[in-house]
Amino acid sequence: MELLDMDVDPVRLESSLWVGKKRYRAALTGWHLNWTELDKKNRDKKTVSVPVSEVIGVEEGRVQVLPQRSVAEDTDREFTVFYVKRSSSGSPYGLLWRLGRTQFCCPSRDLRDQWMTQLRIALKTHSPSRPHRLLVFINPFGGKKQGRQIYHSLVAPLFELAGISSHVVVTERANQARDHILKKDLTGFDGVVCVGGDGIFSELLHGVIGRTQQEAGLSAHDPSVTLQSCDLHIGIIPAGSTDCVCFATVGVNDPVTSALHIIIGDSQPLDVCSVHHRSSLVRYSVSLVGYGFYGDVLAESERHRWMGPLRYDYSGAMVYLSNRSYAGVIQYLPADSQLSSPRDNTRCLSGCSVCSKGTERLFPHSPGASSLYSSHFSQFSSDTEGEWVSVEGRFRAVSLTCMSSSCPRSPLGLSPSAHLADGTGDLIIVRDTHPLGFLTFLHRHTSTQDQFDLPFVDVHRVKAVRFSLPTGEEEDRDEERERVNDGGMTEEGKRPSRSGSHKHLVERGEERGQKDFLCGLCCSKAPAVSVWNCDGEILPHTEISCK
Ligand SMILES: Nc1ncnc2c1ncn2[C@@H]1O[C@H](COP(=O)(O)OP(=O)(O)OP(=O)(O)O)[C@@H](O)[C@H]1O
Ligand SMILES: CCCCCCCCCCCCC/C=C/[C@@H](O)[C@H](CO)NC(C)=O
Ligand SMILES: [Ca+2]
Repeated sequence: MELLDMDVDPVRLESSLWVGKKRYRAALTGWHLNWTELDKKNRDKKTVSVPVSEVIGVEEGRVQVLPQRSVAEDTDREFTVFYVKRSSSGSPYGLLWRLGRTQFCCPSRDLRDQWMTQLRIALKTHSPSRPHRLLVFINPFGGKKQGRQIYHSLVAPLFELAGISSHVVVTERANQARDHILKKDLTGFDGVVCVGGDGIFSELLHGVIGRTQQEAGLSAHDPSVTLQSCDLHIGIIPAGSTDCVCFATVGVNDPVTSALHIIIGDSQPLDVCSVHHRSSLVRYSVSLVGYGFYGDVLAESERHRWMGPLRYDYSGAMVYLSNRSYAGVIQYLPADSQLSSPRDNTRCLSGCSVCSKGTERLFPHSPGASSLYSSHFSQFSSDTEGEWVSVEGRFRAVSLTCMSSSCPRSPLGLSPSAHLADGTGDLIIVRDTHPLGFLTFLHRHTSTQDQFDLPFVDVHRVKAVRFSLPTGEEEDRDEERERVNDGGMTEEGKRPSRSGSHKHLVERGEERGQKDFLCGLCCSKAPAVSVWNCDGEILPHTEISCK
């Protein structure tokens, strides 16, 4: 076998190699590993080119990692390169990623060692943002209860191959992951990862934001304070019921795809919306803050958790049949309509120019965008100028979404043109309408038809939203105090709202003379208030302000 060319430059090597029975000319330049098949007359054929930034690992011998690790007899002259391979399937907004693998055979052991060394040096040099140590939280009860299995069979082998060491915590209670991040020493970790759905992601989000503000000595309860951006990255391995945050950022909800994104250090900044009640912080949201239909579906679905992900479809149908609308006053602060609009038919993807401009506008002194799934904050105090608009009436649904909120149930999402990191959210107001009209609206979530092209639907790109009950029907302060104690964010070890608030829903319904608040089908009188669904958690308040 002839040696074509060799160079001692630390990130450059070229030689002839064999893959199976075919001879290739392989070259490692600074940024790419290429190999081109040679025919007998040394004419080049098709070239395979892998960016070094997408190489996952290099191993001696003929190695396989998934579905199980195996090493064929090492001939001293072989090595295997693993890299990101884009599959042809996925969604229009994100392809599935798979682990590509090519086994090379060198003419000598010496050359094999040189390839191994140079590839590893190139990886270190050209992938500075890769994580080395991760703290992983697995929710064993999320989605179809497959979290542990998904992590150990699909993700851990990839992390190991990439040289990432991980400390794994399988949660034993709700809010354990949040509390761990808030209280434990995280020195040495480059990021935190959740294996589960939007609920466990939200725990990590609250932990990371809370810890950052604690360290900066800031009170997150003060709505006018400019919060500190977070440096710790959050990765998501989808294993939940909706997996909306994963789907809307990556384009698919696939554990292997997400693991590969995490390994190569991909990052996507996200808008985070804070939800306050009077002068206390209630929660943060990255996807949906929804009242009416989405609040009722969540409350109803909590009673049917045993159904797994199907609980949302069942509850959706039940709530639809109960045909409810709610009175309220919505106030919103419009965003600059010159920059973007929820009906401009654009789609926000990684590297989106609207988000880059938004980041520059909101963080004029920052060197670049924030981090992987990390929270970053709009400097709201300097960005609140503008006229508040007020809408009073009866609504089927009031939804504020900071991102498209696409998920497998709604591949385009609640607001298909919303941006991931522009510092705005889309407010979707569905006024009361006849049941068939509302069904048309719901059906459009699942199709490509314009969801907003209906006479009873309005959509606005906004910087802030306030919701209150009509005059004379305001929330009772004593009742709220009780509800916060039972379901609020601060109490140790309790699920903040999913289970806690349901009790109150029932109580509130009973106060209004009903046996069961959620039994809209059999009760003569529908409840006067709904609940807020905040990224899949029920909020303990009706009157809220979001920014
Ligand atoms: N060990 C645990 N026991 C009980 N609840 C837990 C535990 N660990 C986490 N949780 C809580 O479980 C809730 C649901 O988790 P998760 O989001 O992972 O799954 P899901 O609800 O099925 O998915 P999705 O949120 O995507 O619909 C979250 O509110 C989380 O705080
Ligand atoms: C009559 C049938 C009704 C079908 C309704 C179909 C519409 C589905 C659209 C789902 C969009 C969900 C937006 C995401 C919200 C998440 O934050 C949250 C937490 O996972 N999920 C839910 C379901 O509240
Ligand atoms: Ca946004």
